[in-house]
Amino acid sequence: MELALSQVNERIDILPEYQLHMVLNDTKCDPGVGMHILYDHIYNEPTKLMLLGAAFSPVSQPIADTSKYWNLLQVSYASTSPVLKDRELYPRFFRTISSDLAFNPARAALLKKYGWKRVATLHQNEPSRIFSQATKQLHKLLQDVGIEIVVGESFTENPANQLANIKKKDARIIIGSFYVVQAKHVFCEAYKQRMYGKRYVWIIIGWYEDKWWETKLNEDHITCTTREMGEAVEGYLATDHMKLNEDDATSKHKTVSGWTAQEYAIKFKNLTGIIARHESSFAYDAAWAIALVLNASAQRLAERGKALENFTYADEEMADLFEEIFHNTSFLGVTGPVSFTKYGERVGYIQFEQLQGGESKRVGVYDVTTDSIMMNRKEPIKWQGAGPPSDRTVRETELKSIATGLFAFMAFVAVLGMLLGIFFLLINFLYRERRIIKMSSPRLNNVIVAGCILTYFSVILFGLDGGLVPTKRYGQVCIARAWIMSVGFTLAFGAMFAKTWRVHAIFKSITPKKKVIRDEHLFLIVAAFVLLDIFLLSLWTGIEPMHTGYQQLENKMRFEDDKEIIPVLEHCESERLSYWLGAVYAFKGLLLVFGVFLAWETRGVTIPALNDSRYIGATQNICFVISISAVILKRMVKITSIFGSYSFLRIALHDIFSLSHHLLASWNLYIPRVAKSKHNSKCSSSRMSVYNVVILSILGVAITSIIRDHQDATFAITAVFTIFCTTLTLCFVFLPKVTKLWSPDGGTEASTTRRSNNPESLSSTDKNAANMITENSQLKKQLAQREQHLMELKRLLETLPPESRKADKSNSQESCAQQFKKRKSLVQFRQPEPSYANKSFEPEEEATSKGKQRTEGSSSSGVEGI
Ligand SMILES: NCCCC(=O)O
Repeated sequence: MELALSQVNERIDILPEYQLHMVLNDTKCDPGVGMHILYDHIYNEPTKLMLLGAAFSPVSQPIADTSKYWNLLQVSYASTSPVLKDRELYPRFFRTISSDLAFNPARAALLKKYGWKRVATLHQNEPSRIFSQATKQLHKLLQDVGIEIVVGESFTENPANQLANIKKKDARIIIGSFYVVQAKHVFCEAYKQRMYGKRYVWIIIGWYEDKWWETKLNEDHITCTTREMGEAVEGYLATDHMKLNEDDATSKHKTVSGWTAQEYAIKFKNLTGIIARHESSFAYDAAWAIALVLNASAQRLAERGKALENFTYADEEMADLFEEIFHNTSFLGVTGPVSFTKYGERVGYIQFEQLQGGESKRVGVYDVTTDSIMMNRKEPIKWQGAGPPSDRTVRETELKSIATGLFAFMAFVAVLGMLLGIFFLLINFLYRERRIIKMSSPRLNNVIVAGCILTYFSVILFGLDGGLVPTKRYGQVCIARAWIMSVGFTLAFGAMFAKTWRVHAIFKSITPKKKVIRDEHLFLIVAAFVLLDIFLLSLWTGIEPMHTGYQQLENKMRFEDDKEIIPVLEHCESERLSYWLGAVYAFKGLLLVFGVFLAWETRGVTIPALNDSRYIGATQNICFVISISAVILKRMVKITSIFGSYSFLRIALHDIFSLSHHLLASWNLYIPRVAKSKHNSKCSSSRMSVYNVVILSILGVAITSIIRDHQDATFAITAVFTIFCTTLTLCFVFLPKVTKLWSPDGGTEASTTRRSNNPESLSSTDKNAANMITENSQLKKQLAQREQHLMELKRLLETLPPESRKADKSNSQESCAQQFKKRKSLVQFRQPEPSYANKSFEPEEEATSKGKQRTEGSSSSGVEGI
């Protein structure tokens, strides 16, 4: 201002007869101080013609509101509050700086340029309403051009909650309007809430002083360090009034002072030592504006016979003249062309600045006449990411598929399993004439193998997910899985069930009148099960076929290149899936429950030709079920807290390991029994398989339903359980036979005795077993009669006098011994009964020990006492 006035006073064409003087005062940005200074001037000589200032809108507003009553014109060089354009309140207020409203079209143009459609606004609540007014108008403008205001927040002191809400609403472009102290609070909070960097764009006001973010931090109670503040503010964009017309074409032109803008900048730098990129340029232009208005007024007043020095605070006419001339004044200032609207507003340029490496760079200029932005090619905007960030979080889904290595390994093991099945089929075929095979219903065993091969194949289907098959084909894979797994299970388990049922039918629930259950009957049972399966699956596939479903794993979301990556799992989906699964599970479940029931019921069957394990296997399995159930329950509780964590995989693997350990323990206990038995079983092996299928099916379904989110773990557990269970079934049924076949007797003993007249060896065995039951029952009756007789004899003995009792004692004991001998010989006589197919059932000692076990363990056994 001093520079401008010194130039004016030197010029002979401007106010030639006057010297312009300025009385400087500091309002200290305090409205009270400002008002005090105003009254000081009014009530003290000399009479002032005009007011120049203030800078701070909260000071300018009350002064402008009061000075109008003393007919004083006021020209501010820095007050940008939109409120000051209210001509009712501030009729004699002018400014050489645009109001903050001028930023709004520029901001809208910037948003349009980068395609940002969602923004948030954050402004400081301030009594002078400087920011609320501008923000209100901005909202309206943005809505008119189709830009969504996601959230509009305001704050007074601490902006933490407002920033949290903006972050929660996923707004990434934030337009901020606040004074510099609050700006420090905002960016400190942005640092704490990580709302800066390449994912965010802050568009704030550019009229803060240089390095504002690192000065007076303690004084302003900022709890961030200079480094943190520097990190948070880096890259912000700002709108500002163009403070020096350096790049415009007119910048080469001489301004009203006779200097170009660049010459002014040099003079200013020489005079003050600082770069003229702040509001001093507007003050320079404001001083020139006042001089020009007074110069024009002096001429107009001369026409009316008046002079400037005639002005009094009561001279409304002269004040009106000043105002009129102000509206008509236009000149080229160092800030660009200067003119005033009917609201006393400066029509000026708006520039975009960006903080690059701690330096504010002018990156573009908004041209209000064309509503366009001219970017600065020399100093373009530098984005912290690959380009302008998105106005919202870009969500991308990532299809999670089973690890190729895991699938390849499981598929390899499944193929090995299928080969094992084929091997057992070959054994069944090649050794079909051997008794050990013939006695074991080989055709039903073939059905078991067929079921097992299908089940192995289903493991491969379970591994075919989005990584290996196109999404549109995934539904077909789902249907194939259901069919193959279901039918395979029914074939294998149905055949085992049927065989167990036959044992039960023979030994548990029939009268001594024996009936013959042939393999054909068992085939019918299996066929009925399979037909029921086909019926259910056909209904499902026909009415509501399975298709691809997707499960978004929100808890595993991660950020990558400014994008939110959400893992997605493909899964099989169907309308009313739970009902269909319920129907299938109910059917299989009933089959499993009955299978277990029959296996348990017949655990005491001790016909060597029919049995080889029972107790130990059954007991082990029950213990196993209980212990594993406990493990699962325990894990279920843990899983809820560790869900989503990779440690789960470790725990799942640990469970698989302990499960395998238990199963191997069971297996180790079965095998010696199987190997010890002289005669392979065709039923007990089925029972063991029944138990294991039940256990592993329940465990498999339970565990995999808990860990559905972990595609690798789910597949691994499904595959391991299926392969393990299927392999166990095959091994239980076939390994003992293979062992026997390749033993020295080759499983051929006594085979020839039954071969010619009864190819259905099981039926003849049934007959033998039935005969044994009848005979055993008769023997027990005889024993009971004799026991009763013995008791009667004892009672008689006790009624005799002591002498005769002593004499008779040896006779009595002899009689008991004789009776026992007779009874024993009767048993020994019965054992080598020629009607038995197998003449070498069990050594006497073993039979006796087994009889003891039976008495303790199962009194209901139909063959107890044999
Ligand atoms: N140019 C900074 C002052 C802003 C205002 O209070 O109007």
